[in-house]
Amino acid sequence: MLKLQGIESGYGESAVLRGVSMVVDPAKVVCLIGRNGVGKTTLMRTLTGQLKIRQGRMSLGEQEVTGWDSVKRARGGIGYVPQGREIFPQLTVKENLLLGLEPCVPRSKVFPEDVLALFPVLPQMYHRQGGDLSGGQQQQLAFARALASRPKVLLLDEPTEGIQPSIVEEIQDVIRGIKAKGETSVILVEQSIEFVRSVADYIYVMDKGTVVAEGVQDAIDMEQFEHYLTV
Ligand SMILES: Nc1ncnc2c1ncn2[C@@H]1O[C@H](COP(=O)(O)OP(=O)(O)OP(=O)(O)O)[C@@H](O)[C@H]1O
Repeated sequence: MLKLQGIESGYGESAVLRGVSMVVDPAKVVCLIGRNGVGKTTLMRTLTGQLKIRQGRMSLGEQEVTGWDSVKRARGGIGYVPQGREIFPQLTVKENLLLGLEPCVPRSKVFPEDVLALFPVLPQMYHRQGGDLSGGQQQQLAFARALASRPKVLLLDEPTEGIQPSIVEEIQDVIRGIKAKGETSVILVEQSIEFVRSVADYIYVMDKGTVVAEGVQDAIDMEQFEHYLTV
């Protein structure tokens, strides 16, 4: 279980997160929604350790990880697919995948077959350059790379951004597949209410750097949540 208590962080003088508290249970899909600029990506970067926690506490299972840097957090079980995916365009699909093994403890050089099985399209493309893949294929590559080290929590920042609607369903299936394996919780930042509706177990709504609403998803809740997304 990932637990955040009163997290504050930001950039230089500017405070962005103002006391975020959240719980993510094992093997659940938790969606984070809110208007542009409310701090969702900042929260992702704070969870990975790219940004320091200035106040508050973060724990993963029984382990307090508040002071851990990004390398330690990755080894400890935080996987990340950033907005824009950050595939290395000049490296092959296989090389991109193997980079995902970096955080493995103990070290491994073999990509796990059961993780690859979630992405049947990838083995056919091993020798193509990452930059030659479509947006949807790159997204699958980024997911697979982040899952290589079997993270306890996978952070996905707007995975459907710039993806054709026909491919969005494939991404939903992958998220369901991750959940079904039961090893990894997912925290998903997402703008599309439809997408959230299709995968979320639990929803947190952010506004102005803090959580303003939360709950299990059902039709009535979603109407309330949509209010926070309309400008
Ligand atoms: N590198 C940075 N340096 C300084 N301020 C930043 C930086 N990145 C983001 N911010 C500011 O932090 C605030 C929160 O931004 P953040 O990207 O976390 O929001 P968001 O909810 O993810 O929005 P979006 O949906 O547009 O990605 C904004 O006011 C933004 O201008």
